[in-house]
Amino acid sequence: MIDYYIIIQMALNYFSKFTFATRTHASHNLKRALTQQSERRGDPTRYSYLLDSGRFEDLGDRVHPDLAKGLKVNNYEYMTEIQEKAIKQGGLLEGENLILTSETGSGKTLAYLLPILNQLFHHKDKHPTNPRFKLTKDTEDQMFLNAEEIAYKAQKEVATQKRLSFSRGSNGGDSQPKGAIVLSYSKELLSQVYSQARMLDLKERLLINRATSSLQMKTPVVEFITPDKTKGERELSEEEQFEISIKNVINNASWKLTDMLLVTPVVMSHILQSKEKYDPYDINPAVIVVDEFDELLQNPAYGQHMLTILRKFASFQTDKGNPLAEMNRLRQFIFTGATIPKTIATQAGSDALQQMQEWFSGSGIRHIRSENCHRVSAMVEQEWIDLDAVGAMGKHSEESELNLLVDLVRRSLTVLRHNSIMIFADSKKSIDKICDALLRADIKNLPYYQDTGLQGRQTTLQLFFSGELPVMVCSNMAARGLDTMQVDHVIQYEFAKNVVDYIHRVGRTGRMGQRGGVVTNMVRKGDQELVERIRGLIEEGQPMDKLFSRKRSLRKNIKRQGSQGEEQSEDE
Ligand SMILES: Nc1ncnc2c1ncn2[C@@H]1O[C@H](COP(=O)(O)OP(=O)(O)OP(=O)(O)O)[C@@H](O)[C@H]1O
Repeated sequence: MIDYYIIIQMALNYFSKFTFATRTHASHNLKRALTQQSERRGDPTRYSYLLDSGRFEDLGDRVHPDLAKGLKVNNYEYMTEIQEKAIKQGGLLEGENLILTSETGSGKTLAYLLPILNQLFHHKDKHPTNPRFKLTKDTEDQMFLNAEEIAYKAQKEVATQKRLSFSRGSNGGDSQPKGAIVLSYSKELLSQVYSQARMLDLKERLLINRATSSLQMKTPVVEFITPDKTKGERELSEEEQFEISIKNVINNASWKLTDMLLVTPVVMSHILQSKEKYDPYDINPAVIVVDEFDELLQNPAYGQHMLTILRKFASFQTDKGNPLAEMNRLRQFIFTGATIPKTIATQAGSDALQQMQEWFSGSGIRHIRSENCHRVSAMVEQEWIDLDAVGAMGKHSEESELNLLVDLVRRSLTVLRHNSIMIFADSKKSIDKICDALLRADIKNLPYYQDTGLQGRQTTLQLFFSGELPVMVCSNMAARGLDTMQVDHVIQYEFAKNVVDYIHRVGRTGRMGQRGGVVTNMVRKGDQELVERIRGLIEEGQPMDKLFSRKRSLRKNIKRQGSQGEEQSEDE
């Protein structure tokens, strides 16, 4: 007779293969946790994605010396496959437009940071940042979005006090594009990009702004550094400081003081719309990255905003009266993702995608993909628990499922390497129930979902990354992009609704091809069809994109395929 203990025994058989290691308590600090990751990077055998690949140092002077040093200091020695292909075949460092598709945890972030930092370091050699200006922590985070509001206030103040005259609209015109905009959909993901860029910018020469929320700014836009008297710089009067500060704001100092803008599509389109009344050249990036590109272009929540952005920066048609058309040709566009429908180059599925293909058909965009793209890592062990097999014996209930989960987690915490577990469920209700059940069993955990708010999610992440928090119970919000290098066990308490979510969830463990990751899939009746398809493809070693669906409703897709008697790709 099948009962829970047999299932747990099955799980234990898996787990017993893994070596027991002492739990490492890292620091509370996210930056330190990231630094530790970078220290471990030194050993390429740890990361199977680095085997047989070329070295960054062999790229010679194609990489700016400061970037080469940053890579070395952070132990980025070998390139991953997607990095190497993008550089050697795709012209990544020569400004080519690229779509980069590769499996989760394969270094797409570093791939797009390379041309950005390369370009910026060269630019800084010629145009060093004015040392008078230093961004404060607060302004680094929020300056961009609030610049409009501050400019408005400043204008009013100036108008009443008549302290200085100014002309609105001209920023002095940087005629050549410079700097970069990186678009991604959450502050957490943009913060990761920020940390990685900061770690590579050893001399701290870059001004990196994150514009993701409409929080009020608490500190001045520009902080004045005490003048260097040895260089003959004199102290500025308060009046002069005020004047320069306001001029900077009004003359779009926000972009002038930005080398890299990390921004969500919603905020970016807001910035563009509010800046329409200004000089169109005021935001003029040389590189534009669209991270998690399939999600940003297909999800209706972002699609319209992406259209606004693409219309401005990616339209090459002068006949439509676009003053930026010529300039747009000079920009480099990089679209990245782990799950990009394979027919993307030929069929458009959303307005934003369609528009993008139309524009790029003239200027050209290359699609570079890795061999294992759209597959889950072969280094990750997967187990499948059929809950209905248990249900058939009359013991299937929510309580018993939660008990099973708690037993799995308890066992996992005693045998796995880092004691770091992500549990996925679909609804807030399920997540709350899981958290309670784990707490009753004295297992420390926190939820990660919309309702905890940004602050709550960031605290949870920090504790989780540092090793303080062994279990994070997550919605799909945590499925994409989070660089959870330390996670050794992913449990799908509720199975993914489609193959795209499945790939991203599984990709939170075994990143960079690390060995020792485990995924436990708890499967209910309604999941069986999808699970069978996925398992079939894994066994055959096939990529999973044939199961991608535009609406992401795989079950419908399978039904349709069944009725047509053959497999068909439904992707865009
Ligand atoms: N060449 C490299 N050598 C060593 N480590 C690397 C290299 N490139 C990237 N990494 C590290 O690998 C990890 C995963 O990279 P990243 O988060 O960019 O993956 P990704 O491909 O964007 O994954 P996802 O699709 O899940 O977002 C990061 O911790 C990153 O610092």
